[in-house]
Amino acid sequence: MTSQLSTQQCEACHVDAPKVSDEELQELMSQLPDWVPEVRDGVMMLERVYKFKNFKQAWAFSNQVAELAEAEFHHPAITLEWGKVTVTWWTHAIRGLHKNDFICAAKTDKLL
Ligand SMILES: C[C@H](O)[C@H](O)[C@H]1CNC2=NC(N)=NC(=O)C2=N1
Repeated sequence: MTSQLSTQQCEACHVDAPKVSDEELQELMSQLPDWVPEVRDGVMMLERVYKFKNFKQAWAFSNQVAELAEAEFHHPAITLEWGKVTVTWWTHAIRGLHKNDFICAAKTDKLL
């Protein structure tokens, strides 16, 4: 039984790091029911939209996500709007999804 995604640490990713396989993708997505895989310009990403009561709460959450990214040295796209934050994780170095992206998605959910 692999330990909870949110308790794992990201590893340094490099250009020849392995993308997750289709089987791993299915298994990992099952642990992240609120996230959806998106393909943009041929790059597979993980995305979730978080809703908030106002801009200030959305802004505070996006700051927490930024802190998480720095702590893991793995960085998402964060779109901040009134009452809404969209977080998108993928690994730039491999133009796709790495285990790190799933760990960070799970850690993002823990910020709530
Ligand atoms: C120079 C390079 O951007 C760094 O090694 C790190 C920083 N954060 C990163 N974040 C993400 N999502 N993917 C990367 O490949 C990545 N690389």
